Amino acid sequence: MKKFIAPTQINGIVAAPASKSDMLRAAAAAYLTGKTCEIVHPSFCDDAKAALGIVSALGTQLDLRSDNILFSPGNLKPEPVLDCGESGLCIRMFPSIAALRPETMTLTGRGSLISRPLDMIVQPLRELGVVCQTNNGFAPITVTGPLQAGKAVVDASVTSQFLTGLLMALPLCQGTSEIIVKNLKSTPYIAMTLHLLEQFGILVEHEQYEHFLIHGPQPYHPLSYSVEGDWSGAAFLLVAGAIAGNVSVTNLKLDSLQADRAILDALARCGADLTLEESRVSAHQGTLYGFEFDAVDCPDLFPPLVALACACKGKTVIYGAQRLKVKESDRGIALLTEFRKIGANIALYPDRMEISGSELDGGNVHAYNDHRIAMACAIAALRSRKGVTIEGAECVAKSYPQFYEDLQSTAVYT
Ligand SMILES: O=C(O)C1=C[C@@H](OP(=O)(O)O)[C@@H](O)[C@H](O)C1
Ligand SMILES: C=C(OP(=O)(O)O)C(=O)O
Repeated sequence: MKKFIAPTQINGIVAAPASKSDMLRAAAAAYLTGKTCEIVHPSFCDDAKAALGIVSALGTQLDLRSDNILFSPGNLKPEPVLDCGESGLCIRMFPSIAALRPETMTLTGRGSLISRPLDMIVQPLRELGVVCQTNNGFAPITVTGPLQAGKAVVDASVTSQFLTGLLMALPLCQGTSEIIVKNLKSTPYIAMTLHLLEQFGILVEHEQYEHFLIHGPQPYHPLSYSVEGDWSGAAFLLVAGAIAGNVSVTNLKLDSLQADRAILDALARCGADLTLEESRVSAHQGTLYGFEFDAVDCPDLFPPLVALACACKGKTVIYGAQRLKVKESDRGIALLTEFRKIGANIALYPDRMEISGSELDGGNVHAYNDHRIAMACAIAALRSRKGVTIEGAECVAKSYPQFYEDLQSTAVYT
């Protein structure tokens, strides 16, 4: 699908969509309770649908309604294949969870997921008693449990997502596990996992996110879990407000542990005019200045920050470009190529991106089947001379199916 975003001023109020990261963790946790559980304000983005498909294939009965989902344990045997769609979190979080069962299961995926690395999963799972095989470090990945408590070393330099899965599965094993984590990146995502576990009644001890002690068995307590609003999706809307008008985003937890809440810091650094009220953040257009920002631990902020930097006077440096290679696209290259097409002055280095603010001309871009590239190009279009046509625009459904409608609802036509 091609989508044209016209240059326009915006003014409006948008409710942040449900957080994909929180939703996927909640779906896994609801399954792990083994009891009847509810998720309120769920996400039905593509990655959430993949997670729901997996817990259903693992034997959970789901009662899907528009504003809640009821999970109840089924007595069926799990299906042998778990389809992760294009979700990195699903294919790295669910192997440990699937391996709690003794049956052999294969986790597969599609599109870019096929070329995203899974090699960090194999050795630790083997150390914990699981028979585990990948296709030369890539999908599909096959596991035969049961996972057993023990000691393992996890390399988290490429992704935190496998550690999330391990921390969710090991509390259900008999005995104490010790996990040594090397070179963790995206640390706030692990803080988020630990916070969710606490809400389900599970305590994990750790020292500086390097040494984790997990006592088991600790049962998950069933509850009615409300999914937080998504700071990652909200980041695009707030940048849109800061560069092209006024936007208020509601349904945001101001003390959220989500990594992308750091958009507030980035917006403050460039001098954006922000108002924070209870569960609502407003961004108003004003003069913006180039800034420096370290996105190593919040890599999903790169795309909205590139759009922001284009509207800032002077030079912006965003660190952490090494974290962009194995996302839904090679995001460093995708941002460089597509933003250059619409007139941005942008350079990519191994560890950073540098952008010199300038008026964008607009034109045609490709989304690389990457939701965050599509959303970044859409908000950059608001301040461009001719507007931007995004090819493959439908990929926003991976995390934020209502994105274009929400953005459109704020447009002010003069
Ligand atoms: O745990 C999560 O929900 C996520 C962790 C991050 O991945 P990495 O840990 O691979 O950086 C992030 O980029 C991804 O969008 C979601
Ligand atoms: C990288 C992302 O997700 P995942 O790794 O879960 O596919 C993302 O949502 O930007």
